[in-house]
Amino acid sequence: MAHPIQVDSERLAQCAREIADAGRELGARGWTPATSSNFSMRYDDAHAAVTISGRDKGRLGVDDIMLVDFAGQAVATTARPSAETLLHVQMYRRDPAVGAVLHTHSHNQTVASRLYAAAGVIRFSGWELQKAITGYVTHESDLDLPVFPNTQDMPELVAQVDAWLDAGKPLHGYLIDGHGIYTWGRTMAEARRHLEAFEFLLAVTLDLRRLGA
Ligand SMILES: CSCCC(=O)C(=O)COP(=O)(O)O
Ligand SMILES: [Zn+2]
Repeated sequence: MAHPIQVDSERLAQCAREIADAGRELGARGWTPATSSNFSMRYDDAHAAVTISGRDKGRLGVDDIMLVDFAGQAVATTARPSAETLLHVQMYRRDPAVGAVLHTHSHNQTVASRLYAAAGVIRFSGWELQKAITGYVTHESDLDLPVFPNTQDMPELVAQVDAWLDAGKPLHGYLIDGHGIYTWGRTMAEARRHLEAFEFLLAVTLDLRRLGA
């Protein structure tokens, strides 16, 4: 059983405000259709603030965000966390530097996930915007975005992500076939930048495919 914690309501509210701000912006771009998407922030070294399942992610208030432990269990509330909470807490558990995780369902993300599902990965090469991903200092690099099969079995999805990371392959985000994207950062601002960069790279890749290039 998880240890009870004394919830710092100001800290939780601060996370919730950042999450709601991000949701408003991403929703306005049409990346969170029909209550899809979920967002989180690290609360401390064992807990995360995450969106409550089923809420409109473009119209979040602070009461739409709750606390979970790194096993994905609700803390100090009976609310139900995002159905995909395990994919968030996985990143916090694996990398203490991760401070925010974003998941969206944009049109481009979803189309690209289907188009590249069989290949299992999209390789971005030679795009200046690759430099928006932390650690990429030149466009003369390869940036891989894996595409994992979709499943409602979250531990199975977690295992797919673990297998990629355990193979020592760099990972800054991933697509899920027919579903959407996950990406993260040390801060919410960095996670948002990564998300925007991946969205842009997917858009230009799809445009080139449409043009037959
Ligand atoms: C209607 S979207 C289906 C679930 C999903 O993929 C998603 O991103 C939202 O799920 P949540 O439980 O976080 O609301
Ligand atoms: Zn989703």
